Amino acid sequence: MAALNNAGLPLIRCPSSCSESGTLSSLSAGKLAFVKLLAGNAIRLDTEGCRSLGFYGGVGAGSSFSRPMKAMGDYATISGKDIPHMSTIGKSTNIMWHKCPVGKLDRQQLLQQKGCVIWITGLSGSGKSTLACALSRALHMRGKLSYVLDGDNVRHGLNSDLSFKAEDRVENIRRIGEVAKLFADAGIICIASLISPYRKDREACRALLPEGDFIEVFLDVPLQVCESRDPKGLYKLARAGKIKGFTGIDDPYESPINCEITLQQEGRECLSPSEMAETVISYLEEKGYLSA
Ligand SMILES: Nc1ncnc2c1ncn2[C@@H]1O[C@H](COP(=O)(O)OS(=O)(=O)O)[C@@H](OP(=O)(O)O)[C@H]1O
Ligand SMILES: Nc1ncnc2c1ncn2[C@@H]1O[C@H](COP(=O)(O)OP(=O)(O)O)[C@@H](O)[C@H]1O
Repeated sequence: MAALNNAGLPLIRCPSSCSESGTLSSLSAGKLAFVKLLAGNAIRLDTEGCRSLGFYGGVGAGSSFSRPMKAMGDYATISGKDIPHMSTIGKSTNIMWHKCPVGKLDRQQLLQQKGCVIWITGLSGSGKSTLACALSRALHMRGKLSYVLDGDNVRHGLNSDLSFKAEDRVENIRRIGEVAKLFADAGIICIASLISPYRKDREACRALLPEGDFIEVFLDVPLQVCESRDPKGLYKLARAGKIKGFTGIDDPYESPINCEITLQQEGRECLSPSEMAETVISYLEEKGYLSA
């Protein structure tokens, strides 16, 4: 069961059959087990093969009631002691991930749902905020916890330092993507509703989440319909040259190519916000996000 890893430390490996046999596999889903590991030296847990047991490698994904989990990285030896390596992420030097003993799976069990991100993208006036609210309400009625991150709203606080020039939009989307990831990790159905005009940035947010947990919803409403709605009068100002770099007028919007859900404006007909919300809820139900 134990081998040496490349740092010369004993590596505890789950047997490939661990999800099928042994005492741990007899636990039913959602139950917790405490594992006592006896080792003279520091150990490194290689839990990749044991996901069905609730052991997850990487950042905060599953239940982690095995204490040494925060030491997932390689080790350095200083003064004869093995200590976990510090990381450098961007400009943050000497940082180390601290893992909490209550994990995503535990929270999902509590909430009876799966955390995910529903990313609503589209032009200003396409109905993003309306759909986000309708969806949040419909989920709430079903006893499911969601939280809306609306671009406009987040710009009132966290992102109030950002303008609408291209690099600031990139940063706006990146931050909302990171916050949405935290909400999903909390087990919450996070509804992010922002123009997010650039495909590359949406894809970067998708890449932050496990496969399937980023659900992109495209409100495919033609510019002329959005412009005719113009609830805030912004298109009028943009056409008059009083707002520069307005999406769809003199700043680009890149439509998704392979998104999970497209909600189209067909001719003059448009689904009502609650019908749109039901379409998204059907998707969530089908993919198992509305149960733990
Ligand atoms: N130049 C420009 N272009 C587009 N939109 C503008 C602009 N200036 C202000 N607004 C208002 O800001 C809202 C969009 O904010 P977002 O954070 O969603 O935009 S982005 O994702 O960073 O592109 C957007 O809200 P919605 O209409 O709800 O989309 C506008 O009301
Ligand atoms: N499904 C819909 N059908 C008809 N009108 C809609 C629909 N969704 C939103 N609207 C209207 O369109 C306008 C813009 O909606 P909003 O949600 O503010 O869009 P966005 O957040 O994309 O800017 C509002 O006046 C809203 O009432």
